Amino acid sequence: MSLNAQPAASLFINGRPVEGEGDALSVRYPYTGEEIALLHEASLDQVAQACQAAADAQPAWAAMSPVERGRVLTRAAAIIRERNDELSRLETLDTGKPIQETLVADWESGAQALEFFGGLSASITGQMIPLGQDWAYTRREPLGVCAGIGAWNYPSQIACWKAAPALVMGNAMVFKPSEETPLGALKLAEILIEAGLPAGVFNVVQGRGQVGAALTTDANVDKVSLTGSVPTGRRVYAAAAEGMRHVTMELGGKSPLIVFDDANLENAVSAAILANFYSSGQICSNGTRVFLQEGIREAFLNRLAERVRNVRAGDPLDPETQHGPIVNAAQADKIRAAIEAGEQAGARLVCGGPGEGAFVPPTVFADATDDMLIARDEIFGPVMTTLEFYDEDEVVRRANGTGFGLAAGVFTQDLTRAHRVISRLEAGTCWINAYNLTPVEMPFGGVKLSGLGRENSAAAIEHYSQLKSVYVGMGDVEAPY
Ligand SMILES: NC(=O)C1=CN([C@@H]2O[C@H](COP(=O)(O)OP(=O)(O)OC[C@H]3O[C@@H](n4cnc5c(N)ncnc54)[C@H](O)[C@@H]3O)[C@@H](O)[C@H]2O)C=CC1
Ligand SMILES: NCCCC(=O)O
Repeated sequence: MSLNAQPAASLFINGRPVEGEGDALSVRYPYTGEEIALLHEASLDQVAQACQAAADAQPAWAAMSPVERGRVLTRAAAIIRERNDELSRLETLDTGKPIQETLVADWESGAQALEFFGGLSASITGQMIPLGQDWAYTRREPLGVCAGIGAWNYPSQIACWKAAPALVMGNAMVFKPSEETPLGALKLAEILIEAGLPAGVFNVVQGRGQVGAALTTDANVDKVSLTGSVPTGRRVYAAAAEGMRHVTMELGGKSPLIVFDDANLENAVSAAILANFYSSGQICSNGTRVFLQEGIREAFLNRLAERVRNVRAGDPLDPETQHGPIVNAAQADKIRAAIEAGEQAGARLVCGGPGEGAFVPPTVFADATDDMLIARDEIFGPVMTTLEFYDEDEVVRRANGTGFGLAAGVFTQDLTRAHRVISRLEAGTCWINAYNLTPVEMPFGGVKLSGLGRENSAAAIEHYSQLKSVYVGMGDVEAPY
């Protein structure tokens, strides 16, 4: 079967495909290393052209009624669902993630964002503030042009999570996908046009960091929304600050998953698997520090190892495959270095290990301590570090002992304790007796170094709009002289 995934052109500017004038960008299928498309980065002139096209198109889009804007988004969601099989295959080729995942978690999640914000559109209103005879009101207005910059783990979901709230508020967007996974965003641009989006409202440029940097500081850009690592987040936030641009920062994490003695063992093990090995561990919110209370620890590790041994790794296009390759060789090497560091530091390898080629198997460490690299650094691969604990105060202190604050989970049958512990954890997105579920209805995002702002839910609207206050005088104006 041909793996050719060459798009019509590398960029999408002002409603049409445009070839990039910058360096070549080879897109490879992570499973075989085969080139599936050859793209070209945007030149800096083309970045500016895309931002200008967005700035030109934005006022007319913002002037349309909210119900009309919402309709475009809901149509786009329907088109995505009609083409889910074909789009999911492309997502698997781009990322290497198993087709059984991409069929349900990637474009489908993107469609839900378009559907949610499309439906919300007509009910977004301001406030009326009575002031006696006079009164005031507020208007929620678009920011203008939003730049979206994506990571490679959920390329199409990230594009939709950023585009949907931005567009529904009457903004235009220029999106730069990760250079590792550039294909899905181009499909989203085509689908939005087909759904009735005016040309120029959603544009795609391709490229590495310097293209993202040019986008961040373009004079037409009013907001930058980044999904990426903390070091990139620091750079983008600082660059955006120079022009007082708004930001949303969806960054990395090293999140705690706390399992108390009274937890349902099978559910806690299932959640730990979802929290560490889905998408071969390449998920920002992963609960990679699994704190096990002493009474459940042994049983948990035994059951986990038993279940992990049954994982089916292999060809991501095979519907039976549960565990796919890592996105590229450099990332696989980084993960292997972390595994080696864990072993050298004296942690016990319960299962898994470095693997071979593109594959790193689900790997579990026990007997780790908080100061080990595997317990401190984001590995962004299928590596779970388990840590023993004895009581609640101790585990809360240790769970919070990190600069990150993206997510956290608690497993216990004592719901009073569950809510008490969650209220003390420094994390933006939390789960009780569940993990890594990110429904569009629930705000998603981090605190501390893990980021600023929220995606999904009505909360995202605040991050893609600004408030105008209008005072209305109803009587004569009195002046002192
Ligand atoms: N909180 C969240 O929602 C999520 C966070 N992530 C985080 O993303 C990271 C993995 O993704 P990567 O693609 O490796 O991240 P990365 O930080 O290397 O790159 C992210 C994006 O930023 C761009 N970029 C790099 N330098 C730039 C600059 N100076 N200015 C503007 N753009 C620049 C890249 O080209 C890419 O599109 C992990 O840390 C992960 O936790 C991933 C998914 C979700
Ligand atoms: N559905 C997972 C969202 C977080 C991430 O993109 O890593």
